[in-house]
Amino acid sequence: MLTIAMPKGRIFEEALCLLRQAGLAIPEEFAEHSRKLTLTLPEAGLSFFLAKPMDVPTYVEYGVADIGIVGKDVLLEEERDVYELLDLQISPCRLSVAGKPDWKPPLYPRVATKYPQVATRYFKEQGQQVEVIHLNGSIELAPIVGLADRIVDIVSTGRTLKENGLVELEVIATVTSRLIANRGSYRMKTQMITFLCEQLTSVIQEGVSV
Ligand SMILES: Nc1ncnc2c1ncn2[C@@H]1O[C@H](COP(=O)(O)OP(=O)(O)OP(=O)(O)O)[C@@H](O)[C@H]1O
Ligand SMILES: O=P(O)(O)OC[C@H]1O[C@H](OP(=O)(O)OP(=O)(O)O)[C@H](O)[C@@H]1O
Repeated sequence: MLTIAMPKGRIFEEALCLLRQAGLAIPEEFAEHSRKLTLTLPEAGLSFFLAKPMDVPTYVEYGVADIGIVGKDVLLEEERDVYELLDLQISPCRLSVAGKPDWKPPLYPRVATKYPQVATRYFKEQGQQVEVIHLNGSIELAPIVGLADRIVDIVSTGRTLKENGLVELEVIATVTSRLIANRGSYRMKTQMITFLCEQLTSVIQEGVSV
């Protein structure tokens, strides 16, 4: 049995589509709008569950899921002890520093973010002392209302920044979704996992739009 942790939300549909194209017969009942969080397909030797994206690496590190699909942003933030097997090239975006265009931050700026580890590491590498403020969403609000001088957040189309009068200042990392594996599972279920990776690689290389 291979257990797969799927991320709820934005990535889910694209990831599901990719897995189906790679040959996994996942029935329509496994849908995000359903309240059911698990699906087991005994005849296919597959089991799925739906987790919050930030939690996927945790389930995989602890081995309750053999493999999982998650954004690189989450891997950078969580730094879990898992193998990163494949860049699935779906759900592209970037993790960036943004702020008001005309704002000169103080010597010790405040940075609001959903990604405190990424932000702390990034500014440390830049030799810049900052105070990182951890928020859970609507990060763009922080500089507008004066909570922070800068934000570190996901930028995709740039629409949210634009509509809030903010600009992207530096790109910290480009982000796509990744296939990750538990270290023990990868050893014990090498054949199954390698086969899936090969199938996924063919789908990705064929450039099938998902
Ligand atoms: N515009 C975007 N905003 C946020 N995440 C994006 C975007 N585009 C792609 N992604 C990817 O989707 C993942 C987040 O998905 P989603 O927003 O559904 O989860 P979430 O952050 O837990 O959402 P929420 O907490 O708002 O429910 C990110 O980890 C990232 O890899
Ligand atoms: O560049 P864009 O295409 O506008 O996308 C980026 C926005 O999308 C995400 O927010 P989300 O919708 O997940 O809401 P949240 O801020 O509450 O997490 C992200 O945090 C940005 O705010």
